[in-house]
Amino acid sequence: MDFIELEDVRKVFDVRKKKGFLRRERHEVRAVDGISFTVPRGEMVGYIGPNGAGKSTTIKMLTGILTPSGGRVRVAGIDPSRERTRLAHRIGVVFGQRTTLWWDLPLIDSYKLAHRMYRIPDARFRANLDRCVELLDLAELLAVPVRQLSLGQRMRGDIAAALLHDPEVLYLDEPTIGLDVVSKAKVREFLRDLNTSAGTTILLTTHDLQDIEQLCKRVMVIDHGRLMYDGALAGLHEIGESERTLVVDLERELPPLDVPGARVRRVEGPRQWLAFPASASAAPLVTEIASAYPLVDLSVREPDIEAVIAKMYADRAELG
Ligand SMILES: Nc1ncnc2c1ncn2[C@@H]1O[C@H](COP(=O)(O)OP(=O)(O)OP(=O)(O)O)[C@@H](O)[C@H]1O
Repeated sequence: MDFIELEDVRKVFDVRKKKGFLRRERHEVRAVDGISFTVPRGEMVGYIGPNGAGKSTTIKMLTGILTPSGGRVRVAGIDPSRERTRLAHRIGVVFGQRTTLWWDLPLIDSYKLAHRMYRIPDARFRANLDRCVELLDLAELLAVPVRQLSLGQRMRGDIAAALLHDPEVLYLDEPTIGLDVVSKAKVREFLRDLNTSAGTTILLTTHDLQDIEQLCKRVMVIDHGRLMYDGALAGLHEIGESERTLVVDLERELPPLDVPGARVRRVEGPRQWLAFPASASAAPLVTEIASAYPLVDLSVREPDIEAVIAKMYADRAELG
């Protein structure tokens, strides 16, 4: 059985906008507009989309914070909005922009509260806390009030808090937002390990595509409340009509090379950049260049996933 199941899920918000002095106009916002997907146990999936696409609304329906306007949601066989408390024992949530930690208390106190709130058996709490403290580098921070922690430290503290009760699934909403390179790497490494060693199912929402590239084999792209893509990260390149680049170093400066199937995008001294479709093989181009030109060195650059997704959003915006 799939661990997470969504079938034609919708969430419509009724919004009142001020129009003139007294008048207010009602209108509907279709935050999630008929989304269906399943996630098997143990998978780590990226859930991405531009601002306002409906990502947080989906996660809130998966946790039971919001009730869907239509469709069917099941997490571990449970309907989240009907049995929110029962589900809470099986899920963990981290919202990058908000903290679940107690602001004025030392970090350890938030963990002690979670210990009691979730009724975690003592031995299990100890073992989980020790593991998080070690892997997330929290030893020096446990006695520090949360408000004194840096963003990266606080985020690591939040991730630990979400895991003390051994959730089977972890929802992460922007877990690396605002973090420096070292903290990002630490968080990613921890998540990768959590997914492979503990088998925790992870749904990861992020604007940082490196998170997705480094962590997720599968990615779902949502826009205007609809699922635009669900599949392998590599497949995004094909639908994005993206290009790979041959970086060619020649013995000397030459005019732009004439190579069938590729076009020169840039020339800088003896170096030229040739773009070709990501779906095509580089081999015939390399043979052609090596036989026709004084070649010194050559490398292939993969398409930039960021550019692919930006193009996807732009195409979608044009369609209306
Ligand atoms: N409580 C609410 N009341 C009214 N409209 C809402 C509410 N929550 C979300 N929306 C609207 O629903 C749409 C989807 O919002 P949501 O927060 O799910 O997007 P998101 O993909 O998480 O965006 P971001 O990347 O900016 O966090 C937006 O148009 C938003 O304004």
